[in-house]
Amino acid sequence: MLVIPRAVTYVAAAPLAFAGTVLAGVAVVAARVTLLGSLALAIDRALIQARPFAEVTPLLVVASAAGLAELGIRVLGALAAARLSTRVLGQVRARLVAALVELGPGWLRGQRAGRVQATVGDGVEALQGYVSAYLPQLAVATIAPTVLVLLGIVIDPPAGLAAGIAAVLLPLSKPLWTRLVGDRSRAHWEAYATLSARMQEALAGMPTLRLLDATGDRRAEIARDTERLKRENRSGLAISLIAYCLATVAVGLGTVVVTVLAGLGLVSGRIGPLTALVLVLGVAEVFRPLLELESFWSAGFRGRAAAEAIDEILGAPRPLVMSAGSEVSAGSGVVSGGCSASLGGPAVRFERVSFTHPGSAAAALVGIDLDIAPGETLALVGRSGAGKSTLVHLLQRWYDPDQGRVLVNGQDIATIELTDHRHRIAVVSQDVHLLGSTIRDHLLLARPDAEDAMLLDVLHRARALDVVAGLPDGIDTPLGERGARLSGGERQRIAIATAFLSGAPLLVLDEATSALDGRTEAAVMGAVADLRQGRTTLLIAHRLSTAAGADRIAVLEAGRLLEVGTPTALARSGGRLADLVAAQVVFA
Ligand SMILES: Nc1ncnc2c1ncn2[C@@H]1O[C@H](COP(=O)(O)OP(=O)(O)OP(=O)(O)O)[C@@H](O)[C@H]1O
Repeated sequence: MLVIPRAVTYVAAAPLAFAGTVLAGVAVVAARVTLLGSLALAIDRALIQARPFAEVTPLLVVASAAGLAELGIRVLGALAAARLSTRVLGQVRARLVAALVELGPGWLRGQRAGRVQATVGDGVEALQGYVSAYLPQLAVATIAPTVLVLLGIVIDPPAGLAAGIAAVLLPLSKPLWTRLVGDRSRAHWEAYATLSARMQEALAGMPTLRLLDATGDRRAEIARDTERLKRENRSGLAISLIAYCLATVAVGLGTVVVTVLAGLGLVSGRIGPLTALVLVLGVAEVFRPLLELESFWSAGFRGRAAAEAIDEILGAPRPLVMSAGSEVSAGSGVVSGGCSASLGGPAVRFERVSFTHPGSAAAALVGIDLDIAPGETLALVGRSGAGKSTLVHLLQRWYDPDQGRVLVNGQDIATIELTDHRHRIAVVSQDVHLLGSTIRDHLLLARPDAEDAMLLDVLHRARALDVVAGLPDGIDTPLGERGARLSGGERQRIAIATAFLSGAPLLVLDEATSALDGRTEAAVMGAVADLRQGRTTLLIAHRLSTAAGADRIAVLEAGRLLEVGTPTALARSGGRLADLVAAQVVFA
């Protein structure tokens, strides 16, 4: 059986629809048994007992009504199944989104993005046939044959037992089969998800591939992945065919044995003609649900593998542990709800903070002790991999420190309600992704009730009015995937406008490493300088000029804090900062 434990929790999302689908399946069997039973009685009365036609007619009416009822029940069953899959898929999608939000960008960074997308997209779709066809039919194929075999045993024990043995032969052969099928369905999904991830990476990285002249290599890899998927498809098809053949042989043998036993019973006088007829006609109904289950095998095969991939995301250990005492912070400048930050911004303190990324051997941060005063701008500098991003990710609470605490206005951020905490941080990073299809959509994420005048005001303060003016429909111009229609400098200014609009008093600035043209550079720098006013700012600096404009600089190396001080003091001290500048490894 292609069942995994999590599948039970999926159908629990729509218990009534699941029960309705199963009930409809069982009712179809009942309708068919009624039809065949009435026909057997009609044949017995008309041909064997030679009763008048009037005595046969009601039985034919019952048989016809049962046939019509079967049609109606099938329609109702299909409606229940559609409802079941809509509810389950909707809920699984919602749970996946919630899980991905909880797992956070830190977890996503360690994953292959294309695989996660394949699971969230096609994986969820693959569940459709699994939950709405395979799982309900599995229940029907358990309930209906059991009841019919018991009835058969009551009617004629030898024939009933023979049908029962044939019906259980199939499931009995399953344990070994299930393992084989389980392995193959996993391998099939692996092949599919790898190909899907590779295709998405190739599309996303097309400019780099062309630049490196590596499109040929990537094509060869994709051809190899396609071949592997084809092999897995073939082996899945072979298993499916073998399963169907085995089922058909078991059913055929069972039918022959029951028919022979009914014939022998009739000849020996053990049973009458009516019982023999009922047995011969009814035996097909014992096996029909089992054969229908086999016909949903493919849906089960794909759905089981997808369910396992979904399970991996839903069951992944969460990087954050929400403490029972998590609370909404009071009086600490939580989202001001306007366009201006609370005066001065909050104080930030890293207290003996150590952190190692999950799965990483080396610590990213070791014993960091760092205070940032309200309204201060602190620049973080250090070689690539020194731990600058990790430090700001801990402030944003992508992760909790392994040791130590991060405090905002004296309050451990682990005890603050996560959404409140994140609402008071604005991030302007070098790879800004514009969400939503237009600039307006993106801005409104920060403040859904903002009116046009407010939007124009923040765009003005972000030196972004000329960006909007250059677009055919202004802030309502479609921007393409992640704002691809805008240049890097334009996207940064939109991000600055968003930060103004959010009113968040804590600012994380990840300075762009790529150079902008002179005018854009000046516009971005001016907008950033305005944005920093009245906010506490943590700045990942890549340029001497930027770091020099901060109130203080903190130098990180291999996860340790080497020195902190004003730019002038550090430059004069001839310490690590001076070394890094001299070696030109910090600043591009
Ligand atoms: N998601 C992750 N999983 C495992 N290790 C990680 C992860 N993110 C960062 N690291 C490791 O943690 C260390 C610090 O990385 P971090 O990104 O904080 O450095 P950085 O100073 O910001 O570097 P850069 O300037 O290149 O962005 C590095 O050794 C890095 O390899």
